[in-house]
Amino acid sequence: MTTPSTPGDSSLATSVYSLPAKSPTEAEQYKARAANWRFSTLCASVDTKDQYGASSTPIYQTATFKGVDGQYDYTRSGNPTRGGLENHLARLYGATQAFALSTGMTCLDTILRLVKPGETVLAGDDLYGGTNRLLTYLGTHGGVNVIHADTTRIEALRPYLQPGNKVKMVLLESPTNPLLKIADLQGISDEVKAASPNALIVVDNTMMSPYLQRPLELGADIVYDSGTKYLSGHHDLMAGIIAAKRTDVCKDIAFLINSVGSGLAPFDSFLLLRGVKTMSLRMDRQMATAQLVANYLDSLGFLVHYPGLKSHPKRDIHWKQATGAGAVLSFVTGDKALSERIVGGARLWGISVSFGAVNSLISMPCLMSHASISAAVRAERGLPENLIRLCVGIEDPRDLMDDLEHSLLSAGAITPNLSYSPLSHARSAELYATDPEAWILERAKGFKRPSDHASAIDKLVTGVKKGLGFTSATESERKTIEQDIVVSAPGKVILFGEHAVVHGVTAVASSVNLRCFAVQSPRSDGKVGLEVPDIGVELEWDISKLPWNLLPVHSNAHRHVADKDLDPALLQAVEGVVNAHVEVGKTGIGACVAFLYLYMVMAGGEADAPAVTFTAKSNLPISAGLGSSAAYSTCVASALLLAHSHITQPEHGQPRLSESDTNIVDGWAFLAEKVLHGNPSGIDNAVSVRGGAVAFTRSVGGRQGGLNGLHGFSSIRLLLTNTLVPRDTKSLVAGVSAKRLAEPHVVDPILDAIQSISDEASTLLSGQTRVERKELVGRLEALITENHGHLVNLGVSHPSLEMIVAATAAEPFGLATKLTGAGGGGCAVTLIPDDFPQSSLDSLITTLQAQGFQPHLTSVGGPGLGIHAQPSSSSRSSTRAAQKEDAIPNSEEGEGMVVPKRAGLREAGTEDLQAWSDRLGGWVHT
Ligand SMILES: N[C@@H](CCSC[C@H](N)C(=O)O)C(=O)O
Repeated sequence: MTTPSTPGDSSLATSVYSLPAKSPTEAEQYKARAANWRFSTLCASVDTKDQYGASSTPIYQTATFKGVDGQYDYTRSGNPTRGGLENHLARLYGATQAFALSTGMTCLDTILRLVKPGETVLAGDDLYGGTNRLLTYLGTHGGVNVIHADTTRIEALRPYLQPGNKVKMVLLESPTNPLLKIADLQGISDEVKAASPNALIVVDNTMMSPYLQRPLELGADIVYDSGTKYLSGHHDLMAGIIAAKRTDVCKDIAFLINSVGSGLAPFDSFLLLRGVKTMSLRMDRQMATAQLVANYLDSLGFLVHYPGLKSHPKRDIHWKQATGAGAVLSFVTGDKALSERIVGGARLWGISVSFGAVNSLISMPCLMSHASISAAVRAERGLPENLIRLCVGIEDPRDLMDDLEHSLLSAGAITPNLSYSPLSHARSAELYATDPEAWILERAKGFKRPSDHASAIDKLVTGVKKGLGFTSATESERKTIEQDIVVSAPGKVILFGEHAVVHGVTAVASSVNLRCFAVQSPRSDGKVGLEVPDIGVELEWDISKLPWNLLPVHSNAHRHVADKDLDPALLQAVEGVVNAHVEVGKTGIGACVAFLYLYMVMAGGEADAPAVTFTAKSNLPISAGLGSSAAYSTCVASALLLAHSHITQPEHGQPRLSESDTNIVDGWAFLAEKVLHGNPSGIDNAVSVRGGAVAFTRSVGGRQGGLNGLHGFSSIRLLLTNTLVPRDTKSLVAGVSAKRLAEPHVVDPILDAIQSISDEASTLLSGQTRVERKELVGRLEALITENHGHLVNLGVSHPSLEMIVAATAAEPFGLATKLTGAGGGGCAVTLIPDDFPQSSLDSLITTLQAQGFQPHLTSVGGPGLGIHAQPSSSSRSSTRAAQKEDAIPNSEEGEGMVVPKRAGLREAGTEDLQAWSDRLGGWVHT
């Protein structure tokens, strides 16, 4: 058996495949020469010694070696090819000794064997999925205490460094995989060594490779790399490297590798040694392109994680300890389905795990490299499900950009910027040749994200900075509200123009007599609660634990006015908080995110956040196209605005809510709708807030939009029929956008035709014509039929909707029906003429019910947002102390002084909600 080589002399330690042995003086001479070489020279210059003078290291493809006194006896214990590789790597890592193993995970397994049961491993909370998996296994089966903490903040590690915690190992990644967060390697090493001198600092350096970062020079005891990545560079082998300085550690590692047999095979050692020679060359190219890609995505407003970006929150620390930003970056789109479309659309970028090879890769970590971390843990640690990771290779940057841009475009993540005049082909080629960074920024100008976000990362940095000076409100200072706030808002039916409205076409919509009702009640335990029992939401959160540090910065003077756009960083953080509740379904998650997002932004900071419970119930069918989410959004917006006194609490007898308050509520309800639907037109919230009927045109591409009330009609009856087929509004809307992008010649004429329909309907309903009522209804019927045909051509109908269209059109009914809302299921709307006999209506309802549908008779128009009037107009906010003084109990505690409106709402059945609201009385509407 070969004795492990002597640590401390790396050039001799394992490089003894030379037969016969050459003089140590020669090796020493090589070492002395190499001491002054730069990294790329070191990479390319392998200290090859061979009896025949082979200039590349031979493959010793043998299991055994003859004799008893030789350097080698058995390849598990040592092999000349592997030894040559290990020697070479020890120089590159600045290590006493380096070891080549079968994979990066084998390296971690070997290193973790240095930890004994009862000892602690302190690891990051953003880390490679495989690492998390092995640590979890060790924590569950190996008696090792595994703690995950935010390694980007030394102060987050301090509490664990007390001697009682027996920290044996601190395991770091920097940058982390996949969020590219930065840990201060030197700073952490110093603190850990001072507090727990026996603890080992271990760094997974795979994202950087020894070319860019050498943690052993920054206080680390052990560094390991997946050799599969940058070191080999071609994805044609699996390997892992461990490098260490301390001789006792090297000895233990060598012992374990020999005992277990995890050393790298000779052929793979040969391949890896060959790959390493070109590492710096490859990485220079990969990094240069990665920087261009990061700049491009950043200037389009995506939240991009890459330490090469000026806005990276820990850029200074990264550049103190590394000499490059690497070639892996990740970015957030805000929508998982959108990310899937982007990744699925890539052609040159391979959809694959791993990174560091010559070919560029694209992946979604949560579905791929990090899928072994449970969804709940991912959410808890703030790993966005929609995150896309890009691993840049050596291809021509222009081809990579063409492919990426095509994917983004066809997924609908960016749209052409029509006001941009592109550079000529020649000028673009010249710019690329002379100034690639300017070229990429110019290229980005040709596109924009559908919602024109400001640079998200800038806001993130500002938010984090703001958070640094933040002090939590204590329990006694926590604000709440004096008494219950009760609100209600209607759903809507789109009569004409759905889908087209997203593209700037006018839509005509009206409120319906189905509503969402909500009660917001005070609480005194420092929490905020949300109850939407219809969709299984019964949750509460500690106010102090919400991600306040990510709030976008607002001037306090304007906080009552809603932002135009969502803040991606805050949204992502709120999603992280909510996604931890895996028991809640998709609709419930959306309701929570919308509520918490508005709750946080409207408060503007923890100190102003009231402890309340918001309870909502609705008699609107969900996901049926009747604006249930807009009704909910309107209730959330108005209740929160009232809690902050951003709008005026109406008093009994007040005729209506003011126009300015109505507009403020509408702005916030629209923001909530953006959380729920990504890119809504705004018509649903406009109708829910204002009631009645409106013609609505969205501002698109610089064209001025607007909202006109339609007051020239009196009650036109409609039959709303719910197919009970649920559908996904977001993807239906995106589908039409994608169709328009792919086939503008087909879609644009349809949009023009729908515009004409809406124009005529608006005129009819505005009372600007002297058309007889019978003729008016007849013309509306014709428009309904025509509009439905266009929606069918846009591909948004559904067999269930066609059944309703057919049943209502059939004799003896002969009625006009169209789908309403997103289509794909949901509801159909049928116009019921004034003279349509009641017996026929009853018969139609029975027919539809027999087919499994749910018909509901309503009429066009009806009140919008309603706020339950209070007897006094005193301020709605008070501290908990003030609340006690006023002896106003929480209605939940049932102390008898406050009408238990929340309980009443919870107890009311869907059919009784309207009656419950009528009994309350005292409503003031918009
Ligand atoms: N199925 C594999 C996934 C490997 S991911 C490889 C790499 N470290 C990366 O980050 O892409 C597994 O479960 O380990």
